[in-house]
Amino acid sequence: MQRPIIGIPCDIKTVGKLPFHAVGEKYIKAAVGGAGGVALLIPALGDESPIEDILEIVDGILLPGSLSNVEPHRYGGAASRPGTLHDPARDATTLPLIMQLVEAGVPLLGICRGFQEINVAFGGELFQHVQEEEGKRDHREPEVDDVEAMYAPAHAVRLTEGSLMKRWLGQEEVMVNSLHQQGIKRLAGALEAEAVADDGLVEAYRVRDAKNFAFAVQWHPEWKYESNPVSQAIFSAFGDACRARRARRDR
Ligand SMILES: N[C@@H](CCC(=O)NCCCC(=O)O)C(=O)O
Repeated sequence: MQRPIIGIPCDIKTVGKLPFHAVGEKYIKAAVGGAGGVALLIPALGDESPIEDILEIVDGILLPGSLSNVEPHRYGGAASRPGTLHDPARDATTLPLIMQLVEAGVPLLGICRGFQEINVAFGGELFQHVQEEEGKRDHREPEVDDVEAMYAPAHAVRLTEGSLMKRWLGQEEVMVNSLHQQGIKRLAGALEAEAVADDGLVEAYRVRDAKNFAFAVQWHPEWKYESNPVSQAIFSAFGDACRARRARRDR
């Protein structure tokens, strides 16, 4: 059987004076090495994105993290503070894509910004600065130059009863890294929490009653996925779902 095709939506990055469509290398490597797929980068064309054609081609979609924030008007939030990085082309590409791919039963894995996007696509709301909310910890990365320290395990998350993660791992809690300041303010009704931080912030969820694998995490399992059993469980479950779809398409 041929490897499943895993679509990864791009960010818009300015290089020199021109826009480029880009995805961080660690997401591509995890889609290939962790999930066993062929990575296909999906440009952020917004309204011009051929969603139905994309869904015909792919066996799964990985929504990667990004420094940019989902624009608050997408979830009824107050305007962002001056200087906040946005990527309206990515929002306009991923938010409609998410609803259609879940409806079509295409496997979905969301990471960090991708996790936040799925919640917004399903009608949930985000905090813009989690660390300023009463009782919440600071979920941002440490201010250091060393990337190893930035992506190092930062706090525990408790796995919920009946969660996929508890079934995969047989554990009550796991340690995760933490590099975000947006976060789940209100989890959309169609989503079921899988893991929760000690301050109550939802850190992983699945789409309840989804036709296929539809799961997302606030942390970065793609970072050194090959040496992290939690990451391996996530990418292996996602890869299995993508392979099953590939096998059905090949029949
Ligand atoms: N901007 C959002 C999302 C954070 C996020 O996805 N960070 C990724 C950082 C770069 C990377 O590792 O790809 C927020 O701040 O919550």
